[in-house]
Amino acid sequence: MATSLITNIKQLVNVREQWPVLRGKELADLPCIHNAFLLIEDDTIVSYGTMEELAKTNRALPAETIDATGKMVLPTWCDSHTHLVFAASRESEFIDKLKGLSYAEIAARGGGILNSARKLNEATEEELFNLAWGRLEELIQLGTGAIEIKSGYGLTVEGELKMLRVIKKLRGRSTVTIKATFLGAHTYPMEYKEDHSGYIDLIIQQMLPVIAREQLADYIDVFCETGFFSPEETALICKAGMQYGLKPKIHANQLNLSGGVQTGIALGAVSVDHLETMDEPAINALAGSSTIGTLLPTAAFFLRMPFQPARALIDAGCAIALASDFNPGSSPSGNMNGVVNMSCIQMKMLPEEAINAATLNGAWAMECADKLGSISVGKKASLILTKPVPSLAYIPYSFGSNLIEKVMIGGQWQ
Ligand SMILES: N=CN[C@@H](CCC(=O)O)C(=O)O
Ligand SMILES: [Zn+2]
Repeated sequence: MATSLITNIKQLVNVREQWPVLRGKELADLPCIHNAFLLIEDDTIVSYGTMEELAKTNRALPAETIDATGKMVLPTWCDSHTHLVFAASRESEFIDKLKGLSYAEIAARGGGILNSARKLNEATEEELFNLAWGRLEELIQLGTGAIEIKSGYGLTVEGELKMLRVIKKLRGRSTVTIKATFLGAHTYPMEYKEDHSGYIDLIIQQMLPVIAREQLADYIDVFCETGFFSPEETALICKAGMQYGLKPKIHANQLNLSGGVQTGIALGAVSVDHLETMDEPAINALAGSSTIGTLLPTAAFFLRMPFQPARALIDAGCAIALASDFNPGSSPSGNMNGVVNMSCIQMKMLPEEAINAATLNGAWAMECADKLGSISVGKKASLILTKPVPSLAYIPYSFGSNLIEKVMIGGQWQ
């Protein structure tokens, strides 16, 4: 049995015997142990406590002991919303945006998601895998230990299945926890612009049965947005997915008050994601539900949109998570350290709230909180060891610095 001990940890962060989804005020409570030790056997956390407690146990120290004097240990980030599999970057649209075009205008010209779909359909499964693998490796070094990945750049039967098979292969090869989401309803392909029911039929009749048969997805997602999928279309597609055991996670209220939040809640969605455009009824509906609101601040930042109203959501008692939305169009970064930092600076989340939302609630938003998202006995030893830092608040405060010394995934230093 491989045993590792980390000693003299300045602060062991998010230590919990129980790990409920956190809502409202609970998000500000981030339990920590100062001057701590953490013991790992194989891939699992088996014990933790203060250094005084360790001294009292007279435990023989294992061969691998790491002295973390001045450093902190956190659970790895749980990034519950990404589009990690894509064929090419879209910086020419970035320039178009700098010159004044809006995201919706670029999409209306056949850019945006359709641009990514064209390139994805030209790429081989192997090329897509290699690109996504490289991105995943980079994210692991940045502290991500669990990630949700969506399809949605195929928009054809072959393209969507190709994306989902790439995600399945990533899941088979990586030690990081990966959840797969089918997002065939990301936008209408050009040839179905005037034939919405034709494309919805394609999703329901031709994509979903294969996805279910090959066990290619855990969740079903729809971009519920003006000019994309209506609340009625969203409900129809999600219900079809639910027949195959896929739970909804919805793109909601990004550009408009789309009704996506209420639609997702009515469907019992695991999460409704984006939430840049919220009004009181949407906030209250979310607060009164068990659906998690996943905020994607780097997408708001990149598209120069108003940030998600995190404070109003927390004050209303919502359960919120933070995710990167990594994709080539609206958030070309999967760096969760940046997400945490931006959540504090731009959405006025407290460091404790942001860390909880990016770890435990992120794990809940992809249903892996039994294994990840906190430092708890029996959970997977996926950890961030920081460089020496003066305080917890220094982590979001010191934006731009890489404060991660190393990352452990399932008991293995990366
Ligand atoms: N909003 C819809 N989908 C993605 C963006 C996709 C793209 O622009 O390629 C998002 O979550 O931001
Ligand atoms: Zn997205």
